[in-house]
Amino acid sequence: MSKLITVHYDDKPIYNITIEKDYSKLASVIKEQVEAEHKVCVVSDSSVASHYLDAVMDIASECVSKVTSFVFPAGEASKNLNVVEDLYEHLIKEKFDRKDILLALGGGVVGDLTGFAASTYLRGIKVIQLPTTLLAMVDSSVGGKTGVDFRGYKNMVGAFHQPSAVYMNLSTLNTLTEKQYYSGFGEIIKHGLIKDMEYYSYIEKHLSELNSRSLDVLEEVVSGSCNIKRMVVENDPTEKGERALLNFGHTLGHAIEKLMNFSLLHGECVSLGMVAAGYISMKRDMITEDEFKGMTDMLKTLNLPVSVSELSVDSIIETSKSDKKMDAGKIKFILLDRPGNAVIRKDVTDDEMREALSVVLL
Ligand SMILES: NC(=O)c1ccc[n+]([C@@H]2O[C@H](COP(=O)([O-])OP(=O)(O)OC[C@H]3O[C@@H](n4cnc5c(N)ncnc54)[C@H](O)[C@@H]3O)[C@@H](O)[C@H]2O)c1
Ligand SMILES: O=C(O)C(=O)C[C@@H](O)[C@H](O)[C@H](O)COP(=O)(O)O
Ligand SMILES: [Zn+2]
Repeated sequence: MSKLITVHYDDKPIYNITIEKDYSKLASVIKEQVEAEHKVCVVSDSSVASHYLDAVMDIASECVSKVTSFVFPAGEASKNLNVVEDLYEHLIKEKFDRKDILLALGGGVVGDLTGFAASTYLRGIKVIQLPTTLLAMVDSSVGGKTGVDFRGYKNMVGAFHQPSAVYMNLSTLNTLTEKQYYSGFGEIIKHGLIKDMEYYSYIEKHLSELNSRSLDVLEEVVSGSCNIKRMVVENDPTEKGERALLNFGHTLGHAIEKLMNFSLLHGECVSLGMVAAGYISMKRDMITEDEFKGMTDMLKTLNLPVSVSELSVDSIIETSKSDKKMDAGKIKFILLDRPGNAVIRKDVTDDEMREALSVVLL
């Protein structure tokens, strides 16, 4: 069994998300996007390439005249303009033109960086996202936010550039480490808390299958998250309003990610940021103490951190003010006005952040 989700903008279908348990339909997805006389560059990182690059290059070779690859060192430290420049150089040397296409094979780092390169190379070429982490399947491969970090500042340079297609092979999740796998649940729990408690309950009821990485249950979870994200980005593709709700947990989470020099994974930092934002929501009587405890317990059950040492409250607050979530000098915060519904608030004070962070910092 497989699933197909179509993302629309202005009621027009823009791209399909194909969820499969292997790469058997990948060739037909590639052929829909590129003509046989054109070229494909598979962009990947060193870890993902060791598992899946050969298979994907073989499939791409069935579709087009020439397939090249560009592989960079795995990890968030590579998500920067230097690596993008190296990729441009590769594409120029290989004479990539506007009708040639990039395949982003990897997690969110590969997806964000390749998407950004695709949005700028020759003023824009096509990219197909082939996410291989749970986090990338449920979140980063969908919605067209692309970009890189700049001098340590998260996602500071980027563009909205929609993928031409997204293809997920769920079996690739089997080679993730435990830490990488559970990091994806940071974004999954976020989707439930901001939009859909039925989805959240489904996760709660299927914990044992999720711990054993049942592909049938993962198919439900991945398609559930993709549908939640699809609805949000269809309403607000370029984050003029509602899309900011997807930033629940990210206001302080991104600051923690930067201050920890990316030693914590993105989903882990989102978990910490959600605890802080949940705490502020509870203190404002928007959610109850039990609801706050329930969400914190759920994050712990999914092996996500709910506290962190080594950081100071002041540095996190200061860093979060140099992030992109500022609006005319006011920090944009996402709170819960009940589990399953999030709201944007610009009146969260430093004292509220301070108190919330004292719960998160050891
Ligand atoms: N664009 C968006 O909407 C969006 C949404 C969420 C997160 N993000 C970004 O995504 C990034 C985080 O993504 P991530 O968690 O996927 O990190 P990642 O891309 O760094 O992948 C995590 C690690 O897993 C390895 N890996 C990936 N797939 C594997 C597989 N199948 N088997 C074995 N190892 C594998 C990678 O090599 C890497 O070491 C952050 O930069 C974050 O800012 C973007
Ligand atoms: O797609 C979105 O919109 C999101 O905010 C999804 C987030 O999970 C993701 O981490 C995103 O990259 C954050 O974007 P940013 O603009 O806050 O850096
Ligand atoms: Zn995120």
